[in-house]
Amino acid sequence: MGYKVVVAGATGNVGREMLNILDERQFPVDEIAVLASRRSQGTEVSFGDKTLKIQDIEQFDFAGWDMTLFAIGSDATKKYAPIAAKAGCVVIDNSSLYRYDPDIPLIVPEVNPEAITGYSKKNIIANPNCSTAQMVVALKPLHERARIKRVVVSTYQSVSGSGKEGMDELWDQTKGMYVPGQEVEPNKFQKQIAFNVIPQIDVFMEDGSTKEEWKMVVETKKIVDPKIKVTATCVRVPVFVGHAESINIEFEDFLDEDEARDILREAPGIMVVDKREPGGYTTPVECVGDYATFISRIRQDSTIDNGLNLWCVSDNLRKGAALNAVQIAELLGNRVLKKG
Ligand SMILES: NC(=O)C1=CN([C@@H]2O[C@H](COP(=O)(O)OP(=O)(O)OC[C@H]3O[C@@H](n4cnc5c(N)ncnc54)[C@H](OP(=O)(O)O)[C@@H]3O)[C@@H](O)[C@H]2O)C=CC1
Ligand SMILES: N[C@@H](CC(=O)OP(=O)(O)O)C(=O)O
Repeated sequence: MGYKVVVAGATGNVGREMLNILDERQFPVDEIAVLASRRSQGTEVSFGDKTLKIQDIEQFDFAGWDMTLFAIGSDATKKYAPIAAKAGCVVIDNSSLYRYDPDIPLIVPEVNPEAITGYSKKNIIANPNCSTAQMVVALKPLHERARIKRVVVSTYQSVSGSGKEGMDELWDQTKGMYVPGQEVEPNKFQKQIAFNVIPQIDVFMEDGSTKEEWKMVVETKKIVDPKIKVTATCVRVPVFVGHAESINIEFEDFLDEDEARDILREAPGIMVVDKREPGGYTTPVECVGDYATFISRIRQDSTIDNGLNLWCVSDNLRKGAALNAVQIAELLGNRVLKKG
């Protein structure tokens, strides 16, 4: 016996990846429904070798469905997630709407699977921000060994983090650079994204940081340890898929780079690629379609007593969103609903 599963936002980048990953990982699905807005009603999406027809979320009755994976943005989530949760269908939400609610668990299964028990307070589970997800997979095993005091992270985030429109803007602007008369003005992004980098993701906060940076700080505390201090600079780069991060970590105890490499090699969800030779590291284009968080360039930071630097790359649509959501669904199934 399997589950009755709903995917909301199934026409989007994340929703389509959710369907691919549910199929790839042979999640025990008895029945599946795919939802999006009314404008997509009747359009078709693939699920393994099947073709499914999109239903209008507005008209959908969530009663009798076990779980629903949401990737429709915060505004639509605010409207529909409470309806699903109230109907007894557990919501696994990709938006930032519920992440900071103390009564809603925020889960990265490799890091804090035990938090799953908190789902029943509201029947909702939150999936973290894409940049947070890959970073905490790397931080957790190192924290267990040497206690992290402070993290300085700079991100290099692909345009797929801002949905289909972001990918189209990079594509069209890039083409427009070569075809006279086809220049494309910034629309989704604040400035030109083709052949450029933009140090702003999401809106500005009062202290001068952006909301994306704030999310990395607050979410790391909720998922790993409230004592960890994080300072982040989040940057959009002209890459289609795959987020990269340069991470500097200060520990309470000394941690040798070789031991850190060994710890990371053994840690769940991580692939270490760290050869000190040209090309002996992972770049975003190489992580696309993969489940792993890739760690490279592990080295001592000799400017402080207990410091390490590393380079972290992962597919933001997978570990940063759809894969993590499916892993949460697996956790919910294995530890709570126990039907599969
Ligand atoms: N965990 C994370 O870090 C990440 C989270 N996300 C979350 O997932 C969401 C979707 O991202 P992504 O797939 O990249 O975005 P896309 O723009 O590619 O897709 C958006 C999806 O949301 C649907 N949608 C939009 N508005 C509504 C509505 N009012 N009612 C029903 N469905 C609606 C769209 O349906 P239609 O085609 O009908 O318009 C489409 O399926 C993001 O907004 C974000 O909240 C995304 C990336 C990473
Ligand atoms: N903000 C991320 C993607 C995203 O949707 O994040 P969030 O779920 O925190 O809004 C990016 O642009 O790369």
